[in-house]
Amino acid sequence: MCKTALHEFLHGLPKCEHHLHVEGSLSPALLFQLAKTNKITLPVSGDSSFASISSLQARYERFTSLDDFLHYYYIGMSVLLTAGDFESLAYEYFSHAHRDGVHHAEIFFDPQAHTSRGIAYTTVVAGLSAAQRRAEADFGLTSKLILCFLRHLPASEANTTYAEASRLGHFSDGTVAGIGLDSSEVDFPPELFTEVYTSAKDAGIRRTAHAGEEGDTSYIEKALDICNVERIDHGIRMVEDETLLKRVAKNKMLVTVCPLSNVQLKCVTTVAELPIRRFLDEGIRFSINSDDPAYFGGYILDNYCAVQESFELSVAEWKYIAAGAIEGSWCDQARKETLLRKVDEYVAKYA
Ligand SMILES: Nc1ncnc2[nH]cnc12
Ligand SMILES: [Zn+2]
Repeated sequence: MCKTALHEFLHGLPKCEHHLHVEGSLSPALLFQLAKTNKITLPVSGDSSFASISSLQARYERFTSLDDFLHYYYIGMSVLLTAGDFESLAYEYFSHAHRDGVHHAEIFFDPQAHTSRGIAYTTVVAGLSAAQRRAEADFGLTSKLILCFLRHLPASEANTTYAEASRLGHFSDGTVAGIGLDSSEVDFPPELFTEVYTSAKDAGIRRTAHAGEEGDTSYIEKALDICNVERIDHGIRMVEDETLLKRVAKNKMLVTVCPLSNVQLKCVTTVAELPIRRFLDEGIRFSINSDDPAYFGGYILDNYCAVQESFELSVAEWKYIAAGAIEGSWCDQARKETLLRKVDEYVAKYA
């Protein structure tokens, strides 16, 4: 198949996205619009990046590390105030994901980044849930929310956020599907959050964590051994430890890879450096995701195409990736079977 035909194939291939920070889908256009509506003054002194949409976009092309990006990410989300703002944000993401061929999305949100600014947890969740309902009604796109704890903040604050979501019944009624761990990785290892992860495990709540993005393999090991995660976000550094790689493959644990993010944040120099071929050879189950698409120059389809350009995968290998992404999702079995059937029918047309 020629390059154009393969991109067309990737466009129509039924996709699941599992690694998407909804706050990272805040486009510069929506950021400036909400800043104006909500009368938020963006910090222009000392950093002219916020002077205009184009200067901000230009700055996004020069991130030097995860922390350099996070600086802009946290300022950006300060324009989100009302449930309507969160709904607009998430609906804009779902619309783009639908256009890219996403059928099921499991999206991260960072409640502490909002409650610390005086925005109620319930405001955030009300807006995101409304967008989820609209996306399912309008596009048939199903979705889940994953509540992330910010690892640069004290673990006691993660416990407080977890307690609020639990008290509201958000884990038991399905409003929130699971927990995650994000923000600055190095110096904030997963074991700092043992207490909240143990409570979640005891309560039967799904668990994932960012590990092995900038941090070494010990972050992945600790996430597995101490936090009992069922999924690993990024995890690209697991190839540095053969035993770990085999363990993740054997347990059919989903690894959520984010190619363009890893390049933009200088975790790798090029997409070709990512362990995609190694993951396929070892039988690792993984999905391909956009992480923070408004900041990293591409949504999910751009990430699929970037992988294709570097690795020239076959239709059979893409079918393996699409099926693995469905099997590693946290939706119910009936939904998984529907999606697996869609992949089978779609790929059959290209056989
Ligand atoms: N790539 C990433 N790593 C850690 N925390 C994040 N928050 C948003 N994007 C992130
Ligand atoms: Zn991430």
